[in-house]
Amino acid sequence: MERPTPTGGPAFEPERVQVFVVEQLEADPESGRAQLHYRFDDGPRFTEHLDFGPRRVADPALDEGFLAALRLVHLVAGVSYYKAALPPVVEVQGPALGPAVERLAQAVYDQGLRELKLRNGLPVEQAPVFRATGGRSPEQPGPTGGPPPPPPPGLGIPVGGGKDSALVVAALRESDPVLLSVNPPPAARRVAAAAGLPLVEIRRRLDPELLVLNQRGAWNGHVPITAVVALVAVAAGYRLGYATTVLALESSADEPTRLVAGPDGRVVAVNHQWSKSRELEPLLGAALVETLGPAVSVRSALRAVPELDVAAAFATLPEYHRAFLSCNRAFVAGAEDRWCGDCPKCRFVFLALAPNLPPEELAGIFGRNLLDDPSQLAGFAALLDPEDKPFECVGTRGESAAALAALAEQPRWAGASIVAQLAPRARALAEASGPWPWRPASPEAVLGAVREAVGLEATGARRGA
Ligand SMILES: CC(=O)N[C@H]1[C@@H](OP(=O)(O)OP(=O)(O)OC[C@H]2O[C@@H](n3ccc(=O)[nH]c3=O)[C@H](O)[C@@H]2O)O[C@H](CO)[C@@H](O)[C@@H]1O[C@H](C)C(=O)N[C@@H](C)C(=O)N[C@@H](CCC(=O)O)C(=O)O
Ligand SMILES: Nc1ncnc2c1ncn2[C@@H]1O[C@H](COP(=O)(O)OP(=O)(O)OP(=O)(O)O)[C@@H](O)[C@H]1O
Repeated sequence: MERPTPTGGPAFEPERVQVFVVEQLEADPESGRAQLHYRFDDGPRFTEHLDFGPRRVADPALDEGFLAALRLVHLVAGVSYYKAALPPVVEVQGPALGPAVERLAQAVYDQGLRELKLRNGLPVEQAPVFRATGGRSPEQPGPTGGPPPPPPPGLGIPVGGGKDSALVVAALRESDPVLLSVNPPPAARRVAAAAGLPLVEIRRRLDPELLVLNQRGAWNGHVPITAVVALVAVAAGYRLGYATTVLALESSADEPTRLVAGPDGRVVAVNHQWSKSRELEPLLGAALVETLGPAVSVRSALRAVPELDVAAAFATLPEYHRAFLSCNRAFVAGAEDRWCGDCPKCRFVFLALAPNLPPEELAGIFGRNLLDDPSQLAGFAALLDPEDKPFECVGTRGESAAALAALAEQPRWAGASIVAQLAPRARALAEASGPWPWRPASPEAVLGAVREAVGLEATGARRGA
């Protein structure tokens, strides 16, 4: 008997699917449009559309690299559709994958989906086997040898609209970076405008069939989206004229959201932010070298900077304060362009900025003082709790604790109800796991660290627009 579904259609039974097929890639370097085709062995088929817009660098010699980068996008972006059934085999129609590309794909399709598997009650470790249908890889050096010609040196900064990429933009704006955004939210446009730089808008459209399948019983949950965005930005570099993609990935992304027991008693980390973590970085780097050569890279500009230092530096850039928006609920299709004021991301960003700004100013940005709202106690407490840390892009538990403990020492914040209630617990946790006592790095040091991370001299970092 068929399972009923919310749409009334036939149920989709993920367990019946055995193979996910990464089919052909259609791409037109002239227009910048690409179609990424996929299917399950018994259907349905999916097509994801990408539109990079017009070229800024009209050099046909770069098309080869653009297409090679798009093949990586095709492979990694397939994770959105693969996740609907999580079958044991991924068949790639085309040449054998290089070893580094295969390692990247395996990690993305396994580690990148651990949150989804945990939250759906599935075994968290489950890497599919990748098999290619055959032929020589276009990326394997042929008789003429060598990787495709790289784009010109230069920096491309993907802008999500949050404080992290806004800080990176502020630190690097004098170096003439290209700012780009995938399906830009209004906040990304505002951040670019605050920096006085144009924003290149790249369009990505998921196959609507995926949403239908979700209604019919497909597995659904978080996907390693930053890995997809990073590779789209690498491909865009061949059209926009930069070889270095600069992401705003911070050290707190390395803290697992949960530690769970694996089948053999091992501890397995499940990290909502896995595709922003130091674990993915070398896998991505090696796959880029193997496919595109050593001149093309992705850098994590905030890796050496703790979230509280990111926030302290961002607090000194008022021209971005009415531009940025880090609330992920605002980025869901059809949502309002504002801080919802009641989600883990709003709470963490408010908390991280609070030691550096007066309550009235922060309440002006967020619409209200979240730390003086007793109904948010459980939400703030969860930021400190290893069993309850939200599956969201929030700082480490130690950072949340240090921020709360620091606020208790500031007369302007000490009386706020959440601070008063959580400060003793927070102080104990901060003292035990640090950073405590917390002393923010100077904004100049943070902006300098960003510049150094992308190979520029730290000195001369200019702040603001
Ligand atoms: C905006 C957001 O947070 N969306 C997450 C949410 O999805 P929801 O159903 O509420 O709305 P949509 O984002 O419109 O997604 C509709 C469906 O499409 C699937 N999907 C979306 C994008 C994609 O690239 N592939 C997809 O398959 C999605 O699963 C929905 O079924 O909940 C979803 C389930 O947990 C999340 O997958 C959605 O997250 C988006 C992929 C997203 O862009 N999220 C970023 C804001 C985000 O979480 N960034 C991370 C970065 C860490 C990382 O790279 O993993 C962060 O801020 O922590
Ligand atoms: N739609 C997008 N287009 C381009 N880049 C994006 C997009 N969404 C996220 N990114 C980039 O992916 C990386 C991780 O995103 P993340 O949400 O952590 O950062 P953010 O938006 O800069 O800041 P915050 O953490 O405050 O929201 C960042 O470098 C961000 O700029």
